[in-house]
Amino acid sequence: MLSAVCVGETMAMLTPVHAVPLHLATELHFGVGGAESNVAMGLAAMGLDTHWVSRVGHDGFGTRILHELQDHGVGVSGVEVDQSLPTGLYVKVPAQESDPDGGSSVLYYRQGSAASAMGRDTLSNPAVSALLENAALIHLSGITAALSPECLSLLEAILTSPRNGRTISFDVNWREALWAGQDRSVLQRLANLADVVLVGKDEAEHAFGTTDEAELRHMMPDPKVLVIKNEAISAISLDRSGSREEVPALSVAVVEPVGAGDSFAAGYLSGMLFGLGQKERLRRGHVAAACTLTVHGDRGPLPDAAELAAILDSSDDVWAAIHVEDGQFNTRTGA
Ligand SMILES: Nc1ncnc2c1ncn2[C@@H]1O[C@H](COP(=O)(O)OP(=O)(O)O)[C@@H](O)[C@H]1O
Ligand SMILES: O=C(O)C(=O)C[C@H](O)[C@H](O)COP(=O)(O)O
Repeated sequence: MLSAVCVGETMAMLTPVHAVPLHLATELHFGVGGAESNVAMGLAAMGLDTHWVSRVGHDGFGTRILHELQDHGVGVSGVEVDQSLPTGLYVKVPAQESDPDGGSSVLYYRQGSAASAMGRDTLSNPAVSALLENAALIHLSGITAALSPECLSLLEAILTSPRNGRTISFDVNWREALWAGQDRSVLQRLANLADVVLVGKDEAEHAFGTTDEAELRHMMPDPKVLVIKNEAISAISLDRSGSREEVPALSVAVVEPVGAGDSFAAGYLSGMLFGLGQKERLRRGHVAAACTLTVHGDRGPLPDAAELAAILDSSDDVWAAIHVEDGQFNTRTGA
């Protein structure tokens, strides 16, 4: 079976149970959060043999993360348990009435974490090198580049390795808080070493200074495919051969946006591994993202196989009439 390997940090995630200022919170929900492991769980849910390469601390947070990944069918033989450094942690602070933008924010406690100490030496772990060698897809993200110089050199080593039939995907995953005072131009260099690049329009503005499709392609000429996501509007794939595909996003009653980008990546990349065309890949991305948008938390369950196939095979008119609410895909009347 085709296998996928996702590489990156996953943290313990604490979220105040009630939307109050953090210092007034009395209960915190304990979950798990990490972009690349979200993609790994998404790919496993699509039926692919999937593995996660990372490092966690020898602590309860690390154990919880390993269990979560295993429970979702993701292999963890490529995860090292660091005996001295801790598992990274982050706190999701909900939107406050006092915040004029109404947005939620994130506090990271990941500097000096076990995963941020990953580097080129991670590749000399025989379990890791075997996984990467046998992978049809290796998925990376720009988050790793910002974690430490060692993590950046790990990305560079993977991205410059001979492909031998493998595809390397790179989600830009802009994280403002991680890039303060750092040279963001490395993201363009890394993206140009990848085969498939995914970026949101909002992220592109921060990472590359433009949201213009042609300018972005000009800045990233090397990847075979550049996928540009435009939230509720559409997602576009630009092939190096010059072909362009645009698929409108689904109508979704959004509960919480976190994790939608990772789910989109899992949907798109699963379609690629199944040998589907660009339109089908983009549709899979939208469907997986919609499932996550309608739940709290980083991932929502997919429809069963028969319903998924019907949604993916629907005509453009039916696709345009689909509305997703509470994880249910309904076709609005009139289509
Ligand atoms: N409001 C929305 N309505 C419908 N789909 C959405 C909406 N927001 C996001 N999506 C879906 O989620 C995908 C990823 O969105 P994006 O904003 O790029 O995520 P992230 O910022 O988490 O990376 C989009 O391509 C689309 O499929
Ligand atoms: O911020 C980080 O470093 C994380 O990895 C934690 C988050 O759970 C995912 O990144 C969600 O990602 P989106 O799909 O882009 O919403």
